[in-house]
Amino acid sequence: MRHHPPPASATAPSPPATTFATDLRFPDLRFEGRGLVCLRGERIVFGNLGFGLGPGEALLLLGPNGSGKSSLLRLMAGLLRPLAGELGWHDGPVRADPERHHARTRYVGHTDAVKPVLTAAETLRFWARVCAETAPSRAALDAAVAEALARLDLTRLADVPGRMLSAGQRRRLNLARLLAAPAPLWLMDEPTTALDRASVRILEDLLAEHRARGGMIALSTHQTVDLPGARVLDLDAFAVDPLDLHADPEMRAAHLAESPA
Ligand SMILES: Nc1ncnc2c1ncn2[C@@H]1O[C@H](COP(=O)(O)OP(=O)(O)OP(=O)(O)O)[C@@H](O)[C@H]1O
Repeated sequence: MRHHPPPASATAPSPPATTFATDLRFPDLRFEGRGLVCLRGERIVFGNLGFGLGPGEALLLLGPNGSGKSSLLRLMAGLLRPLAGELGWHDGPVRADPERHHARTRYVGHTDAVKPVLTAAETLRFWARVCAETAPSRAALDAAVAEALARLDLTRLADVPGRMLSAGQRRRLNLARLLAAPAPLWLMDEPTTALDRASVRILEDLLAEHRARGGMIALSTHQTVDLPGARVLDLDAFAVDPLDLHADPEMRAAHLAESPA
């Protein structure tokens, strides 16, 4: 298997500044993966997987339980390392600048990033401050938090601590984080979990607005989520037969190098 680093572009735009403006537009970015191989435990979950995402594009990750949707999202988020292959932006591989990658991505996983002792407003304030490239003013923070709470119908819960929120309310707060701390690439692992139907519609509106601003989305789901024009990536198509693994000397060598002695 051959691995190609994503091409660098001479006209690459600079990374987006984190901003609280509601008329935010993301610059033209491109994120892609090539020849990706994922090892979990001692099992190759998928191999030779590639994808590309440009401004306004969405990738719908489908496949049965255990096919590797969460693993791929964790690879994309930089929480797992691929056994082989490369993830990169138009202006260079992820591994060359992990900080730039983290500034451009927001990951919504199975566990909600909600601290039990912080109120809903404090949680959003925390994320907005942590993710901002330059210290925002108090007024800008207040405005961003208020707007994010309102969009996810959480205003009346602003002063309620995380430990007292229901599963669906916690999930909505986790999604509000994407508005309070904007970034171009949303990586979402079954984001509709615990959401009622009205909240799923709000989520779909947010996805559409993010794409209209030039944002990118990779989303896994077992439910129906309205993502018009999204490309489907069926993880089942990249399952690796152990016989193929041992027929590929490069993958076999990488596998053996990672396997416990
Ligand atoms: N922490 C881990 N250590 C070892 N193996 C793991 C770990 N997490 C997941 N796996 C394995 O990786 C494979 C892919 O799991 P993953 O969670 O990515 O699948 P999925 O498609 O997201 O599944 P689901 O639809 O059930 O959420 C499975 O075989 C699983 O057993």
